[in-house]
Amino acid sequence: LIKTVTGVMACGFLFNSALNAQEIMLQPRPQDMKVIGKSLTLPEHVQLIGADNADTDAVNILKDLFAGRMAKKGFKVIIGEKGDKAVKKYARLVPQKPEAYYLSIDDKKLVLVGSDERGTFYGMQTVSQLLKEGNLPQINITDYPDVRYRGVVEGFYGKPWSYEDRVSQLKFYGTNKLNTYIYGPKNDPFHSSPNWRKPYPQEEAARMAELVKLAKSNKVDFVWAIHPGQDIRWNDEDRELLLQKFGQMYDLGIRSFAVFFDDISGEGTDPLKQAELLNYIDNQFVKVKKDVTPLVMCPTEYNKSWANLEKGYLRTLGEKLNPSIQIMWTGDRVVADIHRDGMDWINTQIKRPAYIWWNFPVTDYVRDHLLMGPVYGNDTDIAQTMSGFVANPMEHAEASKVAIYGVADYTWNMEKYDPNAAWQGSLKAIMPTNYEALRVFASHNSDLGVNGHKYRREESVIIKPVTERFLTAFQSESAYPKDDFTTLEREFKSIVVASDILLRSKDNDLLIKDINPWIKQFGLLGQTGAAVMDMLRDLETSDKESFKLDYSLVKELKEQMFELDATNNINPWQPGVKVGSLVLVPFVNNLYAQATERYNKQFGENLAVVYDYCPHTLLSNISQVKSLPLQLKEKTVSLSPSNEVIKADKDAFITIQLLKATKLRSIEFNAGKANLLQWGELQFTTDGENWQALACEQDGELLKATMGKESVKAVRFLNKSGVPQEFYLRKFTLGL
Ligand SMILES: OCC1=N[C@H]2[C@@H](O1)O[C@H](CO)[C@@H](O)[C@@H]2O
Repeated sequence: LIKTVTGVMACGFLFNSALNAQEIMLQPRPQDMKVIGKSLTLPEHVQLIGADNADTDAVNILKDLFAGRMAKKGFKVIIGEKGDKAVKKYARLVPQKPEAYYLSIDDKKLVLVGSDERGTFYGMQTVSQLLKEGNLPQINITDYPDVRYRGVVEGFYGKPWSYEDRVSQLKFYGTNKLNTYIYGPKNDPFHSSPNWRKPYPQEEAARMAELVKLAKSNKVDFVWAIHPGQDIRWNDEDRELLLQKFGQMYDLGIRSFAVFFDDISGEGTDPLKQAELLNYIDNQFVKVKKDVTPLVMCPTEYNKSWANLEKGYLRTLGEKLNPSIQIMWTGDRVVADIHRDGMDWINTQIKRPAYIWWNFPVTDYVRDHLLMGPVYGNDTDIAQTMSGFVANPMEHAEASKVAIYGVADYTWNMEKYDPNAAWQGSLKAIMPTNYEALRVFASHNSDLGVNGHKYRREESVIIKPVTERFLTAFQSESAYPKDDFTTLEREFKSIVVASDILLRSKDNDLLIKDINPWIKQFGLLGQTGAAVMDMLRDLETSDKESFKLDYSLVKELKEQMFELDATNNINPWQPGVKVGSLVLVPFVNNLYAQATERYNKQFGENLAVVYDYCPHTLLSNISQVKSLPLQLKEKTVSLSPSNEVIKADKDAFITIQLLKATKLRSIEFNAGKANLLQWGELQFTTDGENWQALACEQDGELLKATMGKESVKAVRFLNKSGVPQEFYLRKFTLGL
């Protein structure tokens, strides 16, 4: 932001006192910026030079910025790409890199030279930000991106983004200098098996063509991805069908293509066949069309924890794939931050710089959570080790902009990336008026809870030490620090206020509509916390009646939260609406329980203490499964399903063990395979020792056990085949 300070009239310009460079916050942060004088008011008359040869999209922005000020004579605005006559004498100042630009503003002229059209466009985005405060700083900027391909891969499971979502996203990428959008929503039937072979219906094709045009005017490569691996046959027919589909997408305006082989099993995983197909596409389509960008592929072994070096899958791709083909990589695990050693390892395997597919802020494996915290954890000295870096976002498009904004800053100027500055900037960009309320909300909605990938984020960072200190003091019966009490009470009240402001905000209707249940849940959490603090105050003053009142209020609020969680965001994976799950919810629950126990002891009463945790246990010897959370609902306990292919060795098992033996209403298991009972078995035990097979009926891929009258202590699924098996974890639910 440009801070305007008191101005001084001089020589026709209003001069502001000189700004220093760090007061000018630009997104993304430029490589090199120098303030060379006092800020200027906007000139009355602007004389455009070079506009007819310069990048059209950049000139259009320029004309908007200086609307009504165009004149034959006046403040000179000289614009163009290296090689244009108008900017000839400045061309040597532009870095010899793609998408670079040189921008200079003094009291006589503004000069903007791009190393290419995108460079000019990006320089104009910078001018647009500089003008935000209504005046022109005198400044020299030399700028270029660190990472070649930067942006987003819409590659998640779940509800694909809407047309409106994508329109808003593509404009956001233009503003934030992101140049890549990879279209690959897992649940689009024409992207994945089996209908990847079919053309889009007319209406959808037309919408896609509109998005491609919008992408182009925002300097974004719209990369259309195909996901054929689950059912592709390695024959000429399927190969031609795939090329035909690419041809149809080309006719819609697509000039960038990707082939994803992730999350598949069977024949499609053969690296030699994959390489042959990709080289064929490269030679017969990409190289022939001439205006198509390098082909991108996502390997089946897309992270280091899945790499099978003996089989040599990655080495085969590295050796066989044409050098221009980009190979995507999610890091050391499916969901992981990107580090130097991991980059060196994969680049050696694939004999080229990996193209990072960063699985953040995607939540298709923790769908009850929102990830709105800062982008952090990736090394900042690895720009040269990667050809691209795209983020896989949440199905919540607007909410994902917090992270996407951070990725834009990180990939443009990696060395100087500051996670917190980017995070604050993103909140202001997304909600300019009510950004403070959004900051409160986002600061407590950034961790994903227990999950199968064991990936965690910080959350409630400022208040966390206060909650720990306070709880320790309270438990040790010593008087808790009064200022901590005040800090906590204020935090809960600010949460209630933030929730109310967000629910009524007009800053960003798409966002508020999309995350509405989480905002409401957040408000209830704030009220609950404030009421628990009141319970403590009642204990202090031995005010029995008030305590009972506040206790009932907390009980009522917790029931409202439970009900909101049970009736919103229903889905077969991670249903519900979780907020503040890392620090605030456990803190409020603990404090509520401790205060109630203290009250019962003090007054000889026995008010019920309700705990919200799940008392049952998951046991498994499958690494991809053992960290999955159990989900406790009103009448069921379920294992959180996962999207990936589960690799189960012989004697692999998955067990749900109940707190105590219980008569069960139902047992359901779905592994996405119809032939499940040929190699696996559902069993139960009443004593935790002796297992018996469960009689099951099979409905497609779903197993339903016929229930006996015994009380069950645990239920397990076992691989009895004596050989490794591959399956999906679609459902494992016990009806209590
Ligand atoms: O190719 C990389 C990859 N494919 C899968 C996998 O990562 O996990 C992501 C997070 O669950 C999921 O969204 C994505 O579709």
